[in-house]
Amino acid sequence: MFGFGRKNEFPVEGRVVVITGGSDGMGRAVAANLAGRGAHVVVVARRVSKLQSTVEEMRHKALNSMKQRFFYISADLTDPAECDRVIAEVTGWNYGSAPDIVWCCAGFCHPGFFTDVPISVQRQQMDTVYWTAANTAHSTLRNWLAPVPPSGQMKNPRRHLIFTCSTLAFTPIAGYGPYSPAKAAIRSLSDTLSQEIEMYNGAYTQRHRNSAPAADVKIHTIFPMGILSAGFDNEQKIKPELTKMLEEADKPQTPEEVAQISISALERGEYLITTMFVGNVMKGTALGPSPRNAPVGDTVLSWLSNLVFLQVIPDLRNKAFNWGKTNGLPHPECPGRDEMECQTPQS
Ligand SMILES: NC(=O)C1=CN([C@@H]2O[C@H](COP(=O)(O)OP(=O)(O)OC[C@H]3O[C@@H](n4cnc5c(N)ncnc54)[C@H](OP(=O)(O)O)[C@@H]3O)[C@@H](O)[C@H]2O)C=CC1
Ligand SMILES: CCCCCCCCCCCCCCCC(=O)[C@@H](N)CO
Repeated sequence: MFGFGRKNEFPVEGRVVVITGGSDGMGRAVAANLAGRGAHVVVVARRVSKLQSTVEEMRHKALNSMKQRFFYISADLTDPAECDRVIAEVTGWNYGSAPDIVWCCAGFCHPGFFTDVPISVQRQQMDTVYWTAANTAHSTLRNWLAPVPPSGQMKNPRRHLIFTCSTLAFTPIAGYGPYSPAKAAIRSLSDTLSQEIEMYNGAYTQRHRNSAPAADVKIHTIFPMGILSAGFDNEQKIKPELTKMLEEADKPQTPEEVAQISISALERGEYLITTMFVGNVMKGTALGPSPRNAPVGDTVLSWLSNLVFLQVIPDLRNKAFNWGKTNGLPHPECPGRDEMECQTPQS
């Protein structure tokens, strides 16, 4: 699964995993997959009915239903106090121990052209996409990185914090202005944390001598392409036709495929994780200063991707230009008005 003779860098059996947005789409598929690998799983989202049906599904798919425990917490993670409550409740449920793995999947996309979408909705996108992830990371890391004196240290395996981003953090597509910036911000946070965490991991090696965190921590970020989820169905209803055309190269994957591919990459110990070939090319052109999974492979990928994108970026811009030339403005009856005020159907 993770390569012949190689160590599994992401063992989950018997470990406690928290999945935000775990009641639907990719998060739910991750929950079911990890239940099948023997993890104890807590799913977090707002709607209770979906959380309850996810817990039922995990019970059915559990590797060892006698031993494994499942739990849900209803919370709106745009509120940082709610994230603190989630980590505290999970710790209580787990007999006083913090979770081992926290995977941020919460979020949804509201597509539309920048000037068409009310600025309040764009702020909401930042709240649901960026802040649910940043709040969860903040509560989790404050707990994980709290100093424990040498006498209080116990043997804890490595912990993992996982963000779910989008390949739109690597490549701009017209019509994703309310959403892509929030995902790009998650990527930037992930890169920053992947460096900052090294200080704590360094201190952890001296835990027999000085106060140190209770475990070594690793950060990862997943960059899916389209995912065939309820959230995707909703965004398709309001997505501009131009956006649909520009993302034609994307063949959306099922949540189960995305979960399986992501978990296999975590088992190989990867940091920035893509789920298919086109996504990998998009990553290659935007690798910048992010840590590499494989120095040689990623460098060659970035050279080839940069050649491919010499053609792709002008092509995307030309398509947008020609769309306007052929079809005119999306809302010619009320230019400059937002979609809430102007319900004119698009041509
Ligand atoms: N679908 C796609 O094409 C792509 C999606 N992604 C990203 O992957 C992740 C999963 O997407 P997808 O599978 O479509 O998800 P879905 O839209 O199917 O599910 C979203 C989940 O997030 C929860 N959620 C939303 N807002 C909040 C909140 N404020 N607090 C707590 N939970 C919340 C929802 O539950 P509830 O509403 O009950 O709170 C639900 O469990 C997201 O981060 C998304 O941005 C990335 C690339 C492509
Ligand atoms: C060979 C290389 C060619 C590269 C061409 C570039 C094609 C762009 C495809 C854009 C795909 C966007 C996927 C993410 C969607 C997403 O995050 C939203 N659906 C959110 O829900």
